Amino acid sequence: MNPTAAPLPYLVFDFDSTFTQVEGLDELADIALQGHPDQAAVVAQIRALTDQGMAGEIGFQESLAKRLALLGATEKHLAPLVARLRTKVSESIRRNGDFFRRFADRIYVVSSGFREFIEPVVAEFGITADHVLANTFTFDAAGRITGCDPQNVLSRDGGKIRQLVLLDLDGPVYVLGDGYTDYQIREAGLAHRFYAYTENVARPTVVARADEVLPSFDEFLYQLKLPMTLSYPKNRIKVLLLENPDARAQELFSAEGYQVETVPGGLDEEELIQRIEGVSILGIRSKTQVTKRVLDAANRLISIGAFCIGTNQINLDAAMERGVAVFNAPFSNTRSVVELALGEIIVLARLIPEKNARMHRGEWDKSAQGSFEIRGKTLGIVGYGNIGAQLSVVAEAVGMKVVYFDIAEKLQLGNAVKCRTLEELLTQADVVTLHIDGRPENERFIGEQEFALMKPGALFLNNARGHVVDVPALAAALRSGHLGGAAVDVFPYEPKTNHESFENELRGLPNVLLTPHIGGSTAEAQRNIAEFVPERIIQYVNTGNTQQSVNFPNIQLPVQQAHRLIHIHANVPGVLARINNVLAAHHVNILGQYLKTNELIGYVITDINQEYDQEVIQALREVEHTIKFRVLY
Ligand SMILES: NC(=O)C1=CN([C@@H]2O[C@H](COP(=O)(O)OP(=O)(O)OC[C@H]3O[C@@H](n4cnc5c(N)ncnc54)[C@H](O)[C@@H]3O)[C@@H](O)[C@H]2O)C=CC1
Ligand SMILES: O=C(O)CCC(=O)C(=O)O
Repeated sequence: MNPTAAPLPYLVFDFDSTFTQVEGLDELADIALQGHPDQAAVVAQIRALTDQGMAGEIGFQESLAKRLALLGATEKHLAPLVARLRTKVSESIRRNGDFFRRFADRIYVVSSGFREFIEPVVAEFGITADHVLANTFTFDAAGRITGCDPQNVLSRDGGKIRQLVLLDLDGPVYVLGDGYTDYQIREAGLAHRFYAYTENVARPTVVARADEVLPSFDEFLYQLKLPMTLSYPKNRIKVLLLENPDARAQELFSAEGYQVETVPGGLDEEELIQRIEGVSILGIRSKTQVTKRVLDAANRLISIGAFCIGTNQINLDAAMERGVAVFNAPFSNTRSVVELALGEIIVLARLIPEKNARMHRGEWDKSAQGSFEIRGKTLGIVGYGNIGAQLSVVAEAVGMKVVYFDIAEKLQLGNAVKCRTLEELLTQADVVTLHIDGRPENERFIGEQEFALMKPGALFLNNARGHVVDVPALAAALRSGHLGGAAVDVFPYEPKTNHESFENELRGLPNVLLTPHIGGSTAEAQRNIAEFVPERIIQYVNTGNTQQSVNFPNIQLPVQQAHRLIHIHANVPGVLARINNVLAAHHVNILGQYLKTNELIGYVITDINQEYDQEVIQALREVEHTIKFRVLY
């Protein structure tokens, strides 16, 4: 803060569930009642009383007296309690510890909790005993906690109000707390603003009365333009998750402090355009199309997570040109697709789709006609990438011969034999399975001609992408009996939600196994994806690391005790020089600099070791060809 500016208002902090994530008395009960047969029940009773008191449902004094009676704590429980509370300081307060130490003379902790545990915890933040106003315990001769000092104004109803009157602070007072009694200070006219502090608990009755709601202390510092550790409060980062990724994704983003909104199904272009404004991170699966128009409407987007392998649904170049880094999960569901494909081959070879349907209609048809073992048969894998190659190994393990075709040179696994042309593969395989990616050039990659080349009675699988197959041609090849069966998991058009019906000409055809794009839909795969993608994105947001981004130059950055400036620009000559000229003109010393480019963009990370002022930041934003610029810390 500028020393000549007006002094900081007095900040009055609550302690329990504000300064720390927990309630001190609840924790004390947990410690004191360890080994007690009714520990869980008594702790639950104490927590319920705390909540009732905090929400203003029962008087504070009543709540306190009842809790102390249940507690059974002694003096010796206080040291472990302090040790525990030191580990439970609210994340954003811990993060901004320097702020507290710097402005300790303007900060008071006013709490209905107890000095015995508050004082040592806040002392680490530079807050001295005379700025802690709290209750004190009373003890009996054996050291048992018997109650609290009745002379202390904070032990009574309306105690915080009386305490503020006694404090008689000269200047504006801002109160930050999670409880009703904190709000009452403002109601009584003893504070100019009340901030409901919701980082740990949000009480509707308190939030409803607040001047502002603070999901973190960063938000308070940001609003008041005070010095802060982060450049931007994490609670302002909005995440929009579509298409039901595993709940773990939401959990990880929320734990990081982001605001997360979920939409169960996919959204079409118009709907997404309506929703994308203000969103910093978009999470999708295979259905949602992220087009240029969507990206144009995305005024705050910094990253897209594809909670799947395929990224053909995202206009990757348009995202790159707008400085939006895209991440996917390239291996998390590979095995699930492989297992499905193997199962499908066996199921089709035994005519199970038909036999199963007939059994459900009450028809018993025990016959070996048209059924065969897969052992010794030739599997033709088109697209020998991660899935194709793994399927190759598994198929050989069950006795199949494997041939494959890929446009790229690939490591041949096991005894698999490479085909020089697609034709070579199609004419010799008993089963053809597609594992190519969904790039636009692969549109209708397999059609009438390719089906005609396949052996009579051959089986066909598509677990890759719907648009790579000419579906009417596939239906015709099945109807004519040229193909013996097909398993299809992906379709050119797929319903947006589970409430939309599935329309496709493959419906009702014999020996055709249709699945609703569930190749990667296993508990294991979804959980892996829901960890992999958020981890990449969070790392990108926090450090600028772009490793494994599918559209950004990949840079793995060293951990550096520095301020980090992240600059994304169009890849034209001279931008790096301009950035460095700005830094030199402002006498900013560079600790480290990392640059990587691709055909469209340049990505420069500059670590500097000193406080920067807003002029430098503005000048860097104005460097010609800048796409996005952000400061990390
Ligand atoms: N059904 C489902 O739920 C799932 C579907 N997928 C789809 O499977 C595809 C394959 O996944 P991965 O093996 O992980 O991808 P990958 O990128 O590792 O492999 C794709 C391979 O196909 C090759 N390829 C591309 N076009 C080709 C062409 N025209 N002819 C021959 N080879 C061609 C590439 O060179 C590459 O080796 C994904 O792109 C995705 O679309 C992936 C996971 C789940
Ligand atoms: O599970 C999904 O939504 C999509 C799976 C898929 O097709 C992929 O991973 O590419």
